[in-house]
Amino acid sequence: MQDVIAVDGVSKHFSLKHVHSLKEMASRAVRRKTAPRDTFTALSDVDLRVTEGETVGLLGFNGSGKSTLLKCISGVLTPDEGVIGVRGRVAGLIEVGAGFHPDLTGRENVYLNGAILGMSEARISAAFDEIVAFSEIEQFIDTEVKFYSSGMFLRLAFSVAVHTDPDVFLVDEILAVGDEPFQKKCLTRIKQLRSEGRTLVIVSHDLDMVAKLCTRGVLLEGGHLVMDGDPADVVARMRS
Ligand SMILES: Nc1ncnc2c1ncn2[C@@H]1O[C@H](COP(=O)(O)OP(=O)(O)OP(=O)(O)O)[C@@H](O)[C@H]1O
Repeated sequence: MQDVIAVDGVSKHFSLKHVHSLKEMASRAVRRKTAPRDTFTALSDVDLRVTEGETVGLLGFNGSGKSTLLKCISGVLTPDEGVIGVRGRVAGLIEVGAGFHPDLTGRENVYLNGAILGMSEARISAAFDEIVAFSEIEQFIDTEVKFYSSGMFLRLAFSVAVHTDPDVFLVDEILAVGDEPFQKKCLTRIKQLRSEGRTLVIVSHDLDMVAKLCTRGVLLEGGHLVMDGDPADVVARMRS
């Protein structure tokens, strides 16, 4: 089996902004000094290899760097140090509403989002009815998505993403905004992708779900990868 995701020595830093008073800003301007900026390291020298067909659960407490790592793998963020290689078609469900234009209708956004994820217009048209049926928002498909609830966004985004036939599927916590029946439907679809041998990386705080669904658990703490192994062991460490 070959590696489909290779993360080598990846670090990501963010600069933290501070609000300053007008007096401070004026004084700095007179002294021709720029405001000091703190940098924060969200990911620190992370190495991770994911093999074709693995279902990896990315775990960690709030702020440990899970979403940042997923965004780096999907290409939404660029690492400051290190390199990332991904083989095959990648579909990511990372932020609700990302890749959607608020002023366009659901229908138009299916085409926009499908194109962003690499589908041709003909393929989107062929899959359109199935995409809408899976999302169960037929009634609102010609409504501008700025009027959608976060659950409706998720429904359409998940549906488009799974219909792109991805080799690598990245899913962040966003499933949490779906109602229970839709979450179950998404999980069934995720299991189907897994049984087809697709590679999955899932970020979730639902530890029981991760322990059941994933073949491997990876734990981040303060931007460091601190454990990589059996998901049940990683979950046990988080709970200890
Ligand atoms: N654009 C940004 N600018 C500044 N700091 C950021 C930015 N994006 C993320 N961070 C910081 O990086 C750290 C890691 O964030 P990240 O979203 O990756 O954590 P997470 O493990 O996914 O957390 P959660 O479980 O709460 O979703 C956090 O402290 C966050 O505030």
